[in-house]
Amino acid sequence: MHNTMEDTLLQDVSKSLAEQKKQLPRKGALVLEDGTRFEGISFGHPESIAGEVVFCTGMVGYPEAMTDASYTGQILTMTYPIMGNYGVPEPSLWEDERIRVSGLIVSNYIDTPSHAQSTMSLGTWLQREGIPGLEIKDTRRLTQHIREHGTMLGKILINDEDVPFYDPNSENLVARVSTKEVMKAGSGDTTIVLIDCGAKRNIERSLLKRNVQVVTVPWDFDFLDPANRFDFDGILVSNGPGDPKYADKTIRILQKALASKIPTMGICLGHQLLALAAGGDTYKLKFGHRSQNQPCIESNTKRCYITTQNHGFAVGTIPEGFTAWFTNANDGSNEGLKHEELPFLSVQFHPEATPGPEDAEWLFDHFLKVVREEKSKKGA
Ligand SMILES: NC(=O)CC[C@H](N)C(=O)O
Repeated sequence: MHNTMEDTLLQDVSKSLAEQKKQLPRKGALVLEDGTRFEGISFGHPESIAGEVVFCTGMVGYPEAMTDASYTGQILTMTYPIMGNYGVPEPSLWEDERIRVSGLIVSNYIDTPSHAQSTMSLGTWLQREGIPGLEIKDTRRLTQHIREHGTMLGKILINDEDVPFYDPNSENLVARVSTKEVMKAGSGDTTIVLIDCGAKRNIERSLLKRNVQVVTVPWDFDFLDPANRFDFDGILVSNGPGDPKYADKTIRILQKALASKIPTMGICLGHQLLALAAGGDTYKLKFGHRSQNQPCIESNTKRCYITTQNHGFAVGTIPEGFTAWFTNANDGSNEGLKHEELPFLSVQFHPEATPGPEDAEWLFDHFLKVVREEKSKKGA
């Protein structure tokens, strides 16, 4: 059998119709658990998804934020009205090997990026990684709604295909995103164990450029057990997703570290875990802190640092023996802890930045100074 000219013509027409259909903007909607609905246009992967809807007021840094594993299970709303304009840089500049947000909500999506480092458009990236993206225009109304009623569950529906609501704070997300194996990187005069609860890459990069060997371990790897023990000088507990109370195994390992007086620093989730390990408590904030301009006041100098943040929980009860090191100048919530005598310290914000200001990067130097002092005391 051979194709007639008509067959070929018909095939061409239906092929071009299918192509056109693929390129047509797909209808989508964001539906919140209280029934509030925002109509939109899909520019990412065309599949419905559910999660916790949060907002970030950072003006830039969507590639870094989207690859931050602390956003696992969350639908991220970027409030800055233009997104996608500078495209997506190469993977070495991401904070993890893939996109970690469950979905992305923007006001105006720019599909024609312009930047020397751009390798693809934001929409292409979302499509390749299977993550939905929705342009809803009125991100301002959405943000005001969340600020007034608190963070809530929601779902991005593409072409009205329904999915059930999903609460990421109802499971142990740290176990899902943490490394599965022990990894060594760098070399230097000091060895730091990085407990990976979903660590942003710039934490390791920040250590490596300071003459440090980094041993990254899974969230539940008990490196203090004599059977697993190796030589190291200090512990850094990373950021990570979800309710800190699910990371019970990390809390137990930290309790042992505190009892052995090992120099320890916590960042974000790590700060919350250190507080829980030391007998403090955490609670859920109404709508969290997600931006690159959170003002934090240091308790001794009263200096205010402009910091990057991405968290929904906070330390409420300060553990015995610790003092509040930093306080949020906007709402007075705790932003850091310091033990009065022992080498334990932690911050709720991100000294590694990416995205955001590097004002707090000195905290890595401060921690390593503490670690090296303790090491020389031991050697003396
Ligand atoms: N960035 C983080 O480490 C976030 C910590 C925790 N999941 C919270 O939302 O508070």
